[in-house]
Amino acid sequence: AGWFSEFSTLWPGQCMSLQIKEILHNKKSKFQDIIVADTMNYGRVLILDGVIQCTERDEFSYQEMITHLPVNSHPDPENVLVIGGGDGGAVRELDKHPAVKNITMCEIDEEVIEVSKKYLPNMSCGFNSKKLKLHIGDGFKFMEENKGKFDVIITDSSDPIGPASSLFEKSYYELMKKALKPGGIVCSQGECIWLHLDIIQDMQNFCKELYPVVDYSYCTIPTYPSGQIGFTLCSLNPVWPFL
Ligand SMILES: NCCCN[C@H]1CC[C@H](NCCCN)CC1
Repeated sequence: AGWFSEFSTLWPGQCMSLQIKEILHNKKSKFQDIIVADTMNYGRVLILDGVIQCTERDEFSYQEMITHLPVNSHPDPENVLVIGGGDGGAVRELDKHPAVKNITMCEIDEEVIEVSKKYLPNMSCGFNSKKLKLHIGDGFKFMEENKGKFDVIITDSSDPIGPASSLFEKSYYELMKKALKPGGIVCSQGECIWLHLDIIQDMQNFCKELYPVVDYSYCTIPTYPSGQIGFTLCSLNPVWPFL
């Protein structure tokens, strides 16, 4: 078996490698290269444009945080929107909340969903949720067409190069603010302090111009660069502090 090494200009001078048992899928979608491989000790891994998105062994750490942090910080999180999240893990977690009645998902790449359904059953089981309404399309455009509808918006995205780059800009956070109901909460994949402190600082600063409460949280996750990933949290409810 060979090794997969995660080289990227987003984390120069370092790269994490996983020993691969078997490549299960390797095809270009309309948007990106999609690889699914079986690894020696992290279960199956989903790789988009050479960047590790999730592995079966440690995905729970990220998927649980990106969903339960905002939902557990909201008094009545009935309507939740997920931008991205095509592997299904975020929806799997949201479905567990009795307070969550409607989950809307907007994923740009339908092939990520198809590949997850075929090879990542422990995550794509989320697509069986009775609460789910699935849209295939651009999250930015979806937000423009859905104002004042959501109690929680989760942006489960890849990194700010490629299809997800627009999801790291101030204009996107302005759009999310308009798509939220009063007291709404936003939680986005927020990069890593060891690698992208400048991006994180910029985002915290422009979010503070838009939302009364802004915070940053992080989790440990061995298969992301530097072993951790963060979350940008914003709330329109000035009273409801993040627990
Ligand atoms: N449901 C999983 C979606 C993927 N989120 C990932 C978050 C981390 C990112 N690379 C790590 C970037 C270095 N901070 C890839 C996508």
